[in-house]
Parts: sequence; C-alpha cells; structure tokens
Amino acid sequence: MTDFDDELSLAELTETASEVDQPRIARAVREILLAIGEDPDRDGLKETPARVAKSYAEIFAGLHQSPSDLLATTFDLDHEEMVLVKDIPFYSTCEHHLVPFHGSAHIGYIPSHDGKVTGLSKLARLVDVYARRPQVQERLTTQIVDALMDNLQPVGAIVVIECEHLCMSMRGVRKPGAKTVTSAVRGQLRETATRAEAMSLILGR
Ligand SMILES: Nc1nc2c(ncn2[C@@H]2O[C@H](COP(=O)(O)OP(=O)(O)OP(=O)(O)O)[C@@H](O)[C@H]2O)c(=O)[nH]1
Ligand SMILES: [Zn+2]
Repeated sequence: MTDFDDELSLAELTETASEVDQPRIARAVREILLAIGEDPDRDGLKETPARVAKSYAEIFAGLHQSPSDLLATTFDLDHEEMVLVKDIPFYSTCEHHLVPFHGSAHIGYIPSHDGKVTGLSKLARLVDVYARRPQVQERLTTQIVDALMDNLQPVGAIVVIECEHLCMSMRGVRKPGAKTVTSAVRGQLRETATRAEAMSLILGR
C-alpha cells in the first residue's frame, strides 16, 4: 500500500477536475523517483507525486475535450475573405520523451460561402485541445486544420506551427534554439496565390 492509495489521496488529487486517473499517476511517479535513486519520502519530494499528477491532469486535459463541442458555436458574417489569428502561443508534450515542445501556432481560413465563422478565441482554444495531449508536431498541425474543415466547412484553411522541442534542446542531440516549422493547407488555400498571401501574412513580422 502506498501513500497514493485511491481513497487516501482522492481529496488532494481532485482539485483539477479531470478524467485523468491522478492516483495512478502519483503511484507511477513515486516509482520513477525510486528508480532514479531518489528518496520519495524526503521532505522536498513528499508531495511531488501528487503535484505531478495534478499537473498531468492539466497538461493532458485535451484528451478528454472535443473540438466539435468547441466549434459548435458559430455565427454568420458576410465575410468571405481570409481570417487569420497568428502567434498563438502554446505548450505541448512530445509523445516520444514526454518533455515539452512549445512555440506558436498560426491559423487562417476563408469562411464558407454562407459566411460561417467561429469566435477568434475558439481558434486559440482549438490549439490547446490538441496540444494538451501526447503529440508530435506534424499531427498537431493536421488535426487543427482538419477540425476546422470538418466543423466550419470553410473554403480553405491553413495552419502553420513553429516550435522548439526540449527533447532536442536539453537532451539527446542538444541543439537549443533549433526551430521546427510545419504547415498543413486544405481547400482553396492550396492554390499558389492564396497560399502565398497566407504565408506572407503569417511570416511577415
Ligand atoms: N517527426 C517528429 N519527430 C519528433 C517530434 N518530437 C520528437 N521527435 C523525434 O523523435 C525521434 C525519436 O527517435 P528515437 O531514435 O526513437 O529516440 P532517441 O534515441 O531518444 O532519439 P534522440 O532524440 O536522437 O536521442 C527523435 O529524432 C526526436 O527528435 C515531432 O514532433 N515530430
Ligand atoms: Zn521528444
């Protein structure tokens, strides 16, 4: 029996409402601490398994959130030109090493002919729904653009993501500052002229 038996720890572990099994994470973190040769019962580490569990519930909350619910609120505007929200900062977790990758997302779309648009904040929330999961940057990029296409039926959409991966900075190849850029383009934005306009809006700083 550990300090993180379900009954014992439930109260302290449910502050962040979530479907993530926090007691189970806490038990696993205690094991990791033991495995690296630490003493999980020393003062500074006693609360660490519970803290990590709470933190994981937040970091991986996107696994239990639906992009369709998020994009369900739409309104009609007579606007058939490009809408672009750029420099949306976010943090995600590399699914290979479970360390962060972070950077900016840029999202643009040309609304459907009936002018179906979503609130600008929903685009930023959409990034978090997919970023708060174990991820790779390429999948994060295509999931965001496909969610836009499926839910808003726009004429076209583009997502560009620029990130630094801590698995490449703090360990392994150790190249801090290296940036990875990915893009995904759908619909009319695949056409050269429109795509070039979107890219110049995104990258022109
Ligand atoms: N394509 C892609 N690769 C990623 C992403 N995040 C991390 N990686 C890479 O995943 C690869 C995993 O490679 P492995 O050889 O299995 O693992 P490793 O021995 O820890 O690799 P090193 O990082 O080179 O030490 C590494 O090259 C990482 O840079 C991502 O979002 N997309
Ligand atoms: Zn990694």
